[in-house]
Amino acid sequence: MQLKADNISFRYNDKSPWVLRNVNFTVESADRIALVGPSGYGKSTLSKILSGYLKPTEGKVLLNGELLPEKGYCPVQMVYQHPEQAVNPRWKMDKTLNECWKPDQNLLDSMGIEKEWLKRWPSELSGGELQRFCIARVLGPDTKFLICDEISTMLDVITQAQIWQLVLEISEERNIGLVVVTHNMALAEKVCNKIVRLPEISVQKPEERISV
Ligand SMILES: Nc1ncnc2c1ncn2[C@@H]1O[C@H](COP(=O)(O)OP(=O)(O)OP(=O)(O)O)[C@@H](O)[C@H]1O
Repeated sequence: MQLKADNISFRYNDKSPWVLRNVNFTVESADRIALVGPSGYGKSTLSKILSGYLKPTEGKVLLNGELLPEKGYCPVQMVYQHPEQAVNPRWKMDKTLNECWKPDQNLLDSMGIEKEWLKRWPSELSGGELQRFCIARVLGPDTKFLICDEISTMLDVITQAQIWQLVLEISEERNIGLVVVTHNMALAEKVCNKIVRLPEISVQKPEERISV
């Protein structure tokens, strides 16, 4: 499968500066692409556009040549940097986990999710435990691409290594294409087979970033 950012431009409103200008970028199922670039260049914004959370101001996101579905399960899923901000604090973990689809016990075991955690509130889990839920819940059978926006930045090195091993194993087994947003070049080189620098896929000139 192919996920394509087709000439995407984006601004948060018509008075704010362009965050992304004419971005062209293609991900194939076998790709594990690191998306790197200076702070503020729009990596998180592009991640949200690729996974359908934001609509591009201009251009389109195409999945095998078609627009992302407006309804139902989106085959492009995103995992955020801060898992505690990505879950409903009023839901216990079993409800969060099963909101869109029902992960089976095999997946929970391979993600290292303990049965007892399902009965807890998000505030009763560590960042690493919570991030395991956030990853498991986006691995529905229809997930074809996974956009990981700094998913391990807040975790200790052992948890980081465990989480990346799981993500890589599952994405390889299920032929899920990966986009990995990171500032960590060592991680990018270890986890990814291609590095894309955001300034190089956008035609925006530096002066356009600071003026309207
Ligand atoms: N909701 C928003 N409303 C208005 N502007 C925003 C919003 N979110 C982000 N921005 C602006 O868009 C620009 C790009 O932000 P974004 O978070 O996509 O960059 P980034 O490359 O991911 O940065 P970092 O590496 O620091 O996480 C920044 O100038 C930011 O201030």
